[in-house]
Amino acid sequence: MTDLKNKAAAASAEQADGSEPLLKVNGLVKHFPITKGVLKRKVGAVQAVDGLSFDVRPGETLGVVGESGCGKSTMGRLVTRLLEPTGGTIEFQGKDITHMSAGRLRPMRRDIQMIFQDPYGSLNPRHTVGGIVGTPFRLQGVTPEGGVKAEVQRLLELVGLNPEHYNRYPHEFSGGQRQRIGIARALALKPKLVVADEPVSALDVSIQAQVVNLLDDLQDELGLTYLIIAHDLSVIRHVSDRIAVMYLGKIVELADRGSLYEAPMHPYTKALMSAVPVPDPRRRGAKSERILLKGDVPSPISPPTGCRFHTRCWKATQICKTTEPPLIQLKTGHQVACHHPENGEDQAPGDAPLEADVITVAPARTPEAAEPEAPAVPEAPEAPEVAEAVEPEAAAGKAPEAAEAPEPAAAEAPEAAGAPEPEPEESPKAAEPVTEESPKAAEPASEESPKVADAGTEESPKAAEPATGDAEGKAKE
Ligand SMILES: Nc1ncnc2c1ncn2[C@@H]1O[C@H](COP(=O)(O)OP(=O)(O)OP(=O)(O)O)[C@@H](O)[C@H]1O
Repeated sequence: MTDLKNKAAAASAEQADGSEPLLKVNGLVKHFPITKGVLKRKVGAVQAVDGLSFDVRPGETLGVVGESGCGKSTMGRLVTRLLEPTGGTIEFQGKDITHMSAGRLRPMRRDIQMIFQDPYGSLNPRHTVGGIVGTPFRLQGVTPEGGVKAEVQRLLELVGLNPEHYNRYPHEFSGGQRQRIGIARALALKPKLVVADEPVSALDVSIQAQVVNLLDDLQDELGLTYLIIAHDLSVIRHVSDRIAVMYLGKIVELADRGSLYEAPMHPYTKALMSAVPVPDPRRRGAKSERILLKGDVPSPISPPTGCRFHTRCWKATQICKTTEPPLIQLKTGHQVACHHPENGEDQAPGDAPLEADVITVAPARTPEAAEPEAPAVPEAPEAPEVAEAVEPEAAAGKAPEAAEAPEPAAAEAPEAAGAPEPEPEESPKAAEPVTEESPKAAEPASEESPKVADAGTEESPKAAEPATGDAEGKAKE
């Protein structure tokens, strides 16, 4: 174990490539308390995020991928300080912002902006586009050169919207156009870091490609740094320079895009990737095997001991049950938290295997069988049995701890307005298990042509978040 810790220290020293990270997260923790009774006695906690450490370097895109409920959104809200961390530190441009007060955070809000998943709910329906995109200027007391109106129109043009539509309302736009409005608003104050939480998953596939390409272009043009959260490996692959894979509140693998896709080291990443549908029918036969993990994602209220993935891992041995593997660098630019990594040196050779019946590895299926049934990428491992896994509905199964329970609408309001405040208190949404699946997001009519080949390979829109437009309005009232 000491040996592993030394390796971890060496890895982080090695990673110092000279450039100061824009964002530095160390041991970040967020536990949502579960309370009971009128006295709100604490009876447990949802360990949504449990010890994340990563850097985001200037100008890069760090993609964060993982299945529903693994803590991606919570992580995004923590780094933008919409949520108060339970532990760990967040540094932005070398400044510790972990517990900074709202007043001191205000100037920093200009530099860190967020784009939300739901282009319907994140815009106030009672405000015109001009009012929405111009809000950050008013909140920060900034008057751009040439005035707010001219700047808003320039921003609308920048994101590919007609500046003449300044006085229109959100309902007059399609889903893709609304997401562009959200992007224009996020860019208004020329932020340094943009955190995009599932920026395209509520959109029609062809429009996903357009928005992804827009984000790409804006990054080149404005030198932005992105932290992009998504559950779709195809989208993540297209946009990211480096990728962090999350499982049950932890990063299990963090690597350069090429390294991760060519030789994934964590068994969980391997399983996720094996479920990516292959778009080219001629290449489908080459796919060697599809790994279907048995069982559901365990509850973040009482996660498994040791490696959190051991209950579903086909390589698990005794040490996996007792000892948590640290995230260490096993290859250049490739960190993994696993005792028995794929494509790398075994960290605990000779350890006795676990007897549990934990995994089904399905042999390669015929292209005909695989094609129509390929589920949305990260959900595939949740499929409990082989037979069920081929049903898209089964693939969309959620963790029992209410991962889909709606978040408090107010959570969206502050940053929609450009100057978010941390959430005062979180309601324990995971206390009640939810058994039924949430409805899929409505898909807007597609009017744009795709540019991203990969992004169009599967469609996995998530349930739309609760409408926040009202909340935004209320917050302002
Ligand atoms: N305000 C809250 N109160 C209690 N539990 C919460 C709260 N917000 C999130 N959780 C729980 O924390 C866990 C992680 O949720 P989070 O939304 O971060 O996951 P995610 O990976 O972003 O999932 P999704 O892609 O479905 O949004 C889930 O179990 C969720 O139920």
